[in-house]
Amino acid sequence: MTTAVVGTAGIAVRGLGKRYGKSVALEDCTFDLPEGRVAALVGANGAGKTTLLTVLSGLLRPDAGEFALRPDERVAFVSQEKPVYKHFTPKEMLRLGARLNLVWDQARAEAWLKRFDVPLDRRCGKLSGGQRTQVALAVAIGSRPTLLLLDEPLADLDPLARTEVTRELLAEVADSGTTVVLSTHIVTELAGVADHLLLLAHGKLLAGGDLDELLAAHVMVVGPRADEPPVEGEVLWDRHLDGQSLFLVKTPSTPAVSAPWVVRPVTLEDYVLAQLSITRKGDSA
Ligand SMILES: Nc1ncnc2c1ncn2[C@@H]1O[C@H](COP(=O)(O)OP(=O)(O)OP(=O)(O)O)[C@@H](O)[C@H]1O
Repeated sequence: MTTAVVGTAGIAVRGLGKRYGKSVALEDCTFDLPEGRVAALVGANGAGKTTLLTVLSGLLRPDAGEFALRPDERVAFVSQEKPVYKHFTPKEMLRLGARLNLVWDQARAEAWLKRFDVPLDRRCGKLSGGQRTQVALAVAIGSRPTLLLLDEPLADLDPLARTEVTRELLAEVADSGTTVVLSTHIVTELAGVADHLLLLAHGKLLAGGDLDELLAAHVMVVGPRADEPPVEGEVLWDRHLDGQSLFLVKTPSTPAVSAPWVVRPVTLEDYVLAQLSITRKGDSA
């Protein structure tokens, strides 16, 4: 096993694997993530998202494969537990961030906390779960990372905060060219934010790549109850409900259908839900 650190634009991951005893958490994971992209890392519970992020953060050694980062990469990782010292106030957490990081942008970190109305002088142990998440994000943002790894950052945020956090993250990327990998179960809020998808199932990368290209290669075909859709292409998933059938079809171009059949573009949510339901059935796409 080697963890290569060589000159590259973005992240190059090759054959990455990690086991916990006999349990395989990550297997033969290979992908490239270009610099400055926002990647949504999705998959069912136990798919290996946290393991992948922890390996990429350098905190966990893979036992197979390798990954390459830029030589000057500054990696910030906000883990699922959003670790903040409960006896520290947000202001003290930022002071700690300033001491622990070679590069530190106090104004940026403070602006994040103010933006989300986090009380600066209340101990973190007395903040809400969502406010603690904002403190952890502010420390990460303050370190001006070139690679930002976020493990379910949206999970304990209210719906408005989720939208604002994703919007702010996007602004952050636009400003600084940071590459972001963000694991989440809340795919609806990633539309217009993520431009790359990494979809894990049982530790393996089931689908990955540019989101627009991936979605454009599929269509949703809707019509009356039928065993097959009236189009060419590979049917990846189907659902039949109340006399109506829905098919996710992989096809290089938008097929023409006659009424009452309809072809519509595939959304990120359609695609992810279909893939998750395929993997839950134990099939492979
Ligand atoms: N410390 C550990 N010891 C043993 N098995 C582990 C350990 N950490 C994770 N696993 C197992 O590895 C697999 C991947 O776990 P991981 O936490 O990476 O999944 P995840 O996709 O992040 O899940 P979730 O969406 O539930 O957070 C699971 O089967 C899990 O039970």
